[in-house]
This record gives sequence, C-alpha cells and structure tokens, in this order.
Amino acid sequence: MTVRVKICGIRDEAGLDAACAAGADWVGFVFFSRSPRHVTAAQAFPLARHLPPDGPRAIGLFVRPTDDEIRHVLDTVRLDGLQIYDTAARAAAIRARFGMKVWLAAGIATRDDLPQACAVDGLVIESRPPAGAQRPGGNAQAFDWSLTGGWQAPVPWMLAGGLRPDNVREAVMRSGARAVDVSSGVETAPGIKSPALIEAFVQAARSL
Ligand SMILES: O=C(O)c1ccccc1NCC(=O)[C@H](O)[C@H](O)COP(=O)(O)O
Repeated sequence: MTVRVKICGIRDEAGLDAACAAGADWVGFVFFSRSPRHVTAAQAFPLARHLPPDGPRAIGLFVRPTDDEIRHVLDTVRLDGLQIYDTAARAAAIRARFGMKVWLAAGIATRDDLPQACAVDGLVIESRPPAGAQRPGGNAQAFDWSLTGGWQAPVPWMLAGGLRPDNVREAVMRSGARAVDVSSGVETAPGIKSPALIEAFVQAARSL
C-alpha cells in the first residue's frame, strides 16, 4: 500500500527541499496570520515557484477566509488546491467560486463528527482543537484513530493531527488512512521544519 504524504506549514527553502527530496505528495502553505507557520503571499510565491514540475503539489491553508483573501493569494502564488477551515457549505462555495480543488478540514472528537456527505474534493480528518487553542489545526493533537474504522468516506480523505515519524505507521494501520498530513511532528520548534524529521516521517509512512 502506498501512503500519500503532505508536509504542512512549509516556510523556507530548506523545508521545501526536504519535502521534495523525501518524495512528499503535497506541501502546505499556511495563510493564517495567527499561526507560527504563517506565510504571506509574497513569501510563498518563490517557494511555490521553486517546486519541480514532478514534485509535490502546493496546497494553501485558509481559516474562515473571505473571497478577497483567497483571491489575493491566488493572484500571486500558484497553488494546486485549497485546504479550508470553515463550514462544509462555505468550502463548497469556495470550490465553485474559484474552480479549484478544495479539501475541507474536519475536526473529530467522536464518530458522529465524521462527514457523511460533502461537495468538496477531499477531507482532512484531524482532532478537534483543544479548548482555548489559538488555531483550528497544527496543534500536535491526535484523536482515537480507530474512530475512522468502518467509515464510508464520501470523498478521499487524509489523516492529520499529532502524527510523528514514530507513530505514523500505527496511525495508518489503525485508521485505514491512505494519506497522512503532518506539521508539528516534523518540527524542532513551532514553525521550524527539520529536514531529518521530514525524511524520517515520509519513510515511516511508506514503510507499510
Ligand atoms: O499549522 C498551523 O499553524 C495551522 C493553523 C491554522 C489552521 C491549520 C493549521 N495547520 C494544519 C496542519 O498543519 C495540518 O493540516 C494538520 O493539522 C497537522 O497538524 P499537526 O498536528 O501539527 O501535525
């Protein structure tokens, strides 16, 4: 089984090069100003341009964005898809408005939180943020991976939240995920990516 991998929160060339060298499928740029991984459109532009044609696809993360915020980024940065933190209806509207692939991030605490229908291209299934969290994702928090067992996902999905090189194998086996997403687990401090951890994570995810 080939597990696809997204390395999220890329902010510099070293992190980008490590994700490319490790064979990641996607890299994520976080356009949310309260994140330690935040990049502006001007900062993301040279990073996205640096991606090789056969390298990872570029995904832009937005939290409850206005159309103008998305447009501003898309006017500058070449993105292959959007990861949206908002309602399912708003994510579907963004997809229709911009004609791009959209993944909806869904915070999970119980089985009932797993989406049964949606009008987007994919789902990012991660833990519901802890009380008082400053951001809806990227909190290094895992959920009970067995919750996705037996779930009939309406669209392709990826597992996120609290994944690391030393637990991603177990997470994939328990959740049944075919794609995984990591940010904190490949960092030495919030926002500081480690090329060695990126390499270890991709290898571990692909070791099944
Ligand atoms: O990373 C952030 O700071 C962030 C801020 C706002 C929304 C989403 C954010 N990150 C999302 C991700 O990096 C991943 O989709 C996922 O949540 C992985 O997080 P982690 O637990 O840090 O590996």
